[in-house]
Amino acid sequence: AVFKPENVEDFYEIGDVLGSGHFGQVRRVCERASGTCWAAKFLKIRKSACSRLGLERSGVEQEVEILQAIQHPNIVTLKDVFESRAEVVLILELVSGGELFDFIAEKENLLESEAIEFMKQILEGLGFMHSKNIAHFDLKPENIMLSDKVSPHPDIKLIDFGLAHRFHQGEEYRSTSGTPQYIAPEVINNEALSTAADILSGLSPFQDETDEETLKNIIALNYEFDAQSFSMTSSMAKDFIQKLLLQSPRSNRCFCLFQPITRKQAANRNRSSINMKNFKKFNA
Ligand SMILES: Cc1ccnnc1
Repeated sequence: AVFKPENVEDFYEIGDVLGSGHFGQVRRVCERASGTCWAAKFLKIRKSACSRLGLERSGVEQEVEILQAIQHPNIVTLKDVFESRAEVVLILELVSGGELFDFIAEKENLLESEAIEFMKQILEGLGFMHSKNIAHFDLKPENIMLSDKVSPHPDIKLIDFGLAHRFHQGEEYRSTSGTPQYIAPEVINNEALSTAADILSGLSPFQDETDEETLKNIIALNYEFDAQSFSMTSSMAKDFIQKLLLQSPRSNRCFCLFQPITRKQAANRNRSSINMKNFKKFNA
């Protein structure tokens, strides 16, 4: 794929850093011609195959293809792509409502009707992606953002398709990347994957002291709902969660836990994706 060779700064005024992660940096940018603001994701590309720094260009091309394939109100849209010497810049829809997780942590309490509305939008975005045989593979609270901070009912926006994968007919795919407490059992066991691996938990009931313990909990499906935190949750909601959190990838599952959390928990949660290659093989 050929991206625009022009210098992104000729068309956009570069603003503040909005976020950064395994990929590089996301900055607010404003289009010079229209004044409209966007989010520019700066991706460092590997200079040579053997260098460890930066991303494979093929991986970036895949992220671009996937984003171009899924246009949906609950998925961040891609507007443009620039390329300079060793950098590819994705011009993305500006999602300025912050992370869903922080929105929930800051509220005294979240009505079940609000949680249901958020869940509905997450499922609509996820369902649309899966209907195109695309899996996100790094679904976690940080990648579920809100459209804006002003409207009383902001929209959900799924972001960061850097680990996403499009399944082709009959193809088997394995990956060993993800974020510990949100990884599906089949990813930990390095089994063939599917879109069912896009499981989701707000505050993981698998969270443990170390990544290794957390991963073991997931395989063993070892979790419990804290009685005190769930005292106000309807039996319908708990039943819904129980049904979704099934070990078998054959069952379509998307597990979202709007468990009350403290600001401290929200601030200290582990946010980074890891590569499972660094962990010894787990036996169930
Ligand atoms: C962090 C981010 C990513 C995409 N769009 N807006 C903000």
